[in-house]
Amino acid sequence: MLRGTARSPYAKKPPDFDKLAKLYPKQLGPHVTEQGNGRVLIDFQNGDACRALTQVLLLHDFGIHAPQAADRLCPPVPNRLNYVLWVQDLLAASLQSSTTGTSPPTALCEIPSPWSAAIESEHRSKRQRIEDDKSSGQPEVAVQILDIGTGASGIYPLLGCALDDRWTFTATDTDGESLNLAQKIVDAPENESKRLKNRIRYLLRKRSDSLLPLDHAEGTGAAERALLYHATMCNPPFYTSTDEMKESAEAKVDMPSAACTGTESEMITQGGEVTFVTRMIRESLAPEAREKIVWLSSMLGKISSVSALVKELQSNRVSHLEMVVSPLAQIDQELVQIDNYALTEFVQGRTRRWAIAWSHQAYRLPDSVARNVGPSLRTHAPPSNRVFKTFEQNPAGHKPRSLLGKLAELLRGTAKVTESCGSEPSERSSDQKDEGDNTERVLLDASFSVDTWSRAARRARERAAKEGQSAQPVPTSTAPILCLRCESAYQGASGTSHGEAPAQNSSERSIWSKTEPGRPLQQTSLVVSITWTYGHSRADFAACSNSLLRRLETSIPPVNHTQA
Ligand SMILES: C[S@@+](CC[C@H](N)C(=O)[O-])C[C@H]1O[C@@H](n2cnc3c(N)ncnc32)[C@H](O)[C@@H]1O
Repeated sequence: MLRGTARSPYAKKPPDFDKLAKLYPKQLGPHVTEQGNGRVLIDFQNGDACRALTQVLLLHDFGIHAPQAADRLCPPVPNRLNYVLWVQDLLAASLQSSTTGTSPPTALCEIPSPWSAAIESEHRSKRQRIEDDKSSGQPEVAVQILDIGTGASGIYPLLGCALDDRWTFTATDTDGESLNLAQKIVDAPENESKRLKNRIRYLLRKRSDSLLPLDHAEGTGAAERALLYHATMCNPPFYTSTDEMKESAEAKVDMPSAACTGTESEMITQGGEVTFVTRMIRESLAPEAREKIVWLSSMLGKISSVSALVKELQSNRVSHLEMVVSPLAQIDQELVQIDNYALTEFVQGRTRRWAIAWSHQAYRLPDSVARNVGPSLRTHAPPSNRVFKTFEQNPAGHKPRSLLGKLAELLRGTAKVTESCGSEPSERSSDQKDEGDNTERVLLDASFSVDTWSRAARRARERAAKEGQSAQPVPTSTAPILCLRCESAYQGASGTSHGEAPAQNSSERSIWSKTEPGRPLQQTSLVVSITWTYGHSRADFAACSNSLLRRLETSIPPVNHTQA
């Protein structure tokens, strides 16, 4: 599965203005000009042209009729879509609630197939499946998203609902007129088939209200009551003042190529986007928010905001927990530091944006989702959630499956093991020729309900074995405290090719290797990687995964290099 923005239809090339102008001559025709070289361009400095393009893209690529108001911010579709796709990644990578106490964990929200011209028919068949589920009495899974500051187009609810039938939105704004305009789009008869009315709910907020409307929970099912939002989204006003906005426009730093059609309240907020998102971070420390929201996130318009907000996440904040101790009410204090966060960068043409997400829950993201930033932001990215070992040369003929088989043996009696995806071909670029078995990639999930990896736990097991006691069965029905995804693949098929960004602080060590660092690896080299998918303690992840890789290393006879 391609990650995030790679699934966008605009990832490789911008929209074809010539084709669109021919298909939608009334809307787009007046705004395109043909260059001498045959290229057709749109004047992004012209507000009418920007609005016409957004309207046409929403209709052509998402089937949504959404007239754009002249006196409100007009959202560029490719950029906003990038953010929605990243939120899809956050949810797809998060594993199902441990609150049910059961495993195996399954994806919270699988991503629909990659974008294609056939997306509409695919959605139709998915809608049919949902209808079938309903008639068979199975509950429809609703993914609940909160959009803070949705704007006059309600762009995230529109894109989110068009991309995934299960997504539903609560969307807030302080601008009543913007919400009226957004509601009109939802109510438009042309959009009836999208069922937007049942899935998008707009909430007018006062500036003094909290940004996270926790008191507006909807839903009657137990799952909905237990969880308020799977994810929150936001694109806050990013300027601190009109002067800053003017300076930025003059310097053409933040909006180099598009006409700025936003009102002051859309573009400016006291303290700028850092203050706005800091408010969200602090509100998210409330016990109810920590429990009932899986991922909180915000898009950012300034690169400098990224480091300021990471600092805010990492600083110890005091969360006030009101504990009623009869007969007196007592305020207890708890220090909270948010170590579970993700950064990404969206590049669309000449425009660059960033996004940050954080969670108080135990779902852990793959590096390709959490650490997807360029070198200038690497130091602010969260630590890697992946460790791996490379088994070079491999003349003994190990296969990914046999190495994972060894790992499964080592895990026996200590964790619940599920071969989650079986064997599947890894993603390869189309120019890679078929290398038969070399593309094999196997996965297994290990879910631990108790500490079985620490030295103390291992000693206790060894003592019991010496004394002839049979090992205590590992409880598998209780909530997991640590989940790992183990993967083995041939070097060319794993490493970076299935989407993992090269992990900066991964503990990578090559065993059996007599090669110089940096030397290209043989195609037959094998990689075993362990990715942290669930758990609150990074120390547990490090101790458990390193111990597993160490034990795997010693359980496999070293290679005789003379045979190679
Ligand atoms: C930059 S616009 C983003 C609009 C849209 N979400 C987008 O991405 O194009 C910021 C929005 O936040 C809204 N807003 C400002 N303060 C707010 C608050 N305290 N609560 C909710 N919305 C707020 C503004 O009215 C505006 O619509």
